[in-house]
Amino acid sequence: MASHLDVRHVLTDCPSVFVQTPPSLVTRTHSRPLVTPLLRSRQVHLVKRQTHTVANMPRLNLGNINPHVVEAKYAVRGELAVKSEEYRAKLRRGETDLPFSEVISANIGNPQQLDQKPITFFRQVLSILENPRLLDNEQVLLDHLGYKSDVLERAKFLLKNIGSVGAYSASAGVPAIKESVAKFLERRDGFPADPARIYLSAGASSGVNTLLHIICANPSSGILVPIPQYPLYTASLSVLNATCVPYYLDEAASWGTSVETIKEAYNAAKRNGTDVRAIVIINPGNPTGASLSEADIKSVLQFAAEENLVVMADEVYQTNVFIGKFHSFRQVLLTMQKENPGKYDGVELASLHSVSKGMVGECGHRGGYFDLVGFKAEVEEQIYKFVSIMLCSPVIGQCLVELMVNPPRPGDPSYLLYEQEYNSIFEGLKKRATALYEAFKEMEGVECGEPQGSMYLFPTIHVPAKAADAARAEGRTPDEFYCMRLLEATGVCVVPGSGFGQKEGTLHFRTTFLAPGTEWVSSIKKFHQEFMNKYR
Ligand SMILES: Cc1ncc(COP(=O)(O)O)c(C=O)c1O
Repeated sequence: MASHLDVRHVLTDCPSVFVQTPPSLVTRTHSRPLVTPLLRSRQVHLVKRQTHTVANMPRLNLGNINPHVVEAKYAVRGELAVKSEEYRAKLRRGETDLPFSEVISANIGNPQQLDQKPITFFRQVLSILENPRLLDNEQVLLDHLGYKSDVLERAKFLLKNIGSVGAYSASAGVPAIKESVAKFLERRDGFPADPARIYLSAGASSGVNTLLHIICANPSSGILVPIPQYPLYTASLSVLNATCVPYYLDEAASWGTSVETIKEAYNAAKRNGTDVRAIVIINPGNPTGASLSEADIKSVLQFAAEENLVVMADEVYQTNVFIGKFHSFRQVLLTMQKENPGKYDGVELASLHSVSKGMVGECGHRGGYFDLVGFKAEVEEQIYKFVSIMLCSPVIGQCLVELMVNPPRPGDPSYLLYEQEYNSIFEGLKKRATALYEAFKEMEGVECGEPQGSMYLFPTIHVPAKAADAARAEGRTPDEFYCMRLLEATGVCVVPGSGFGQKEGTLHFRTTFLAPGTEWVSSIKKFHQEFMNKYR
């Protein structure tokens, strides 16, 4: 007789078992008058089966997996992005009940998803690396497929050094590629670089992950992070259960970095017992696009030297600069060291770069590197061990790093096409950024600084009080509410400012300016006007 209760217990406690149970039996087990000896024996059988199923219930649930992963927030691929993918799937199935015919993923800097064309030289070399047999017919490549001789030479050079892209490389990357990166750093910064201090990574993300794993020792380890920021930093610190020490960028000063603000954040964290160990700088910024001046970089490095902080310079947007000039942290630090012998020798600097952004835009290939200055050998040994645990970064991505840092030069057979493609991507991005900026200028309650760089605009929005009330009723922040309505009405997916952090009382959203055409910009304008009218 107990079997009946057992079944109910099983059914109510374990929704997944409920789902698996045939509906006919579920009804009967809950319906006492219908219990017959035959049914009872089926119930006993069911209980046995269910008990067995309970024993084999998935071991993991939201309540018992790593809580730090559950806590981590990563808005650029959050609820809005998921919903936009559902809409995209609907449109692909030919469903016509949406008020738009295309989804525009303006939520993430994913250039080739938004029609940016890969640079021909890069892809021609990669094609040979993936299929070295193409070299059996060099003349066909040269005469009929438009490959130039430097493409073949570069592919041969890389093949000689990597063997096969299907093989693991050395843990920190192919030595010859690290040498190319070192030469690039020397050309860019005017100071020689040591290939042994360069680690090739699966995009900058895996470099950030490695460095934060090494730097953060326990929950009181603190990292200064700019706000607004690319949420890789806050999310990774959540996962590591370490402390994020936010410092705010100054919107009124074109999202400038103020060392005074950094000091205040640092001192407050120290007073609270946080062991602040490092500072992250995103230069040029995401989502702000702002580049730090040389003077600002100097003052950050000066502060880092005074307070013994590791500097993590995220420089993935170093070629996406429209206003100002990119100065690398490495170049500024090495100049300071040269001009002030001994004074800045203790500064530990990690600089990161990637094939994902700039005019390369090969984010799906997962290539990047970080370069270290001033780290102790014993710490580098642990970094090396950490990257070894993942074996190596994707070898084809490493090859793209080589191509990015060592592109065709003037006089090389592929140079003209390379230069033309590169410039046309740069100009296209600038043109679209400006068009979007002009549109924002005309929108009521929207304030936006001139596009400075990276791939984003981050306008402030002022929404009517009624919209804020409606957002509250939905359990959303007003910027989330605005972005959700925008997606539903236009198919344009942007990210609320809360996903990057913003000063209390301010609202923003971030959009990339990668999408081609201007129709989507007009649809944002139209939506905005209707939204304001509705909630005014
Ligand atoms: C500032 C910043 N850093 C790092 C990354 C990660 O880039 P990836 O891992 O593709 O190199 C991104 C990606 O958008 C970014 O914006």
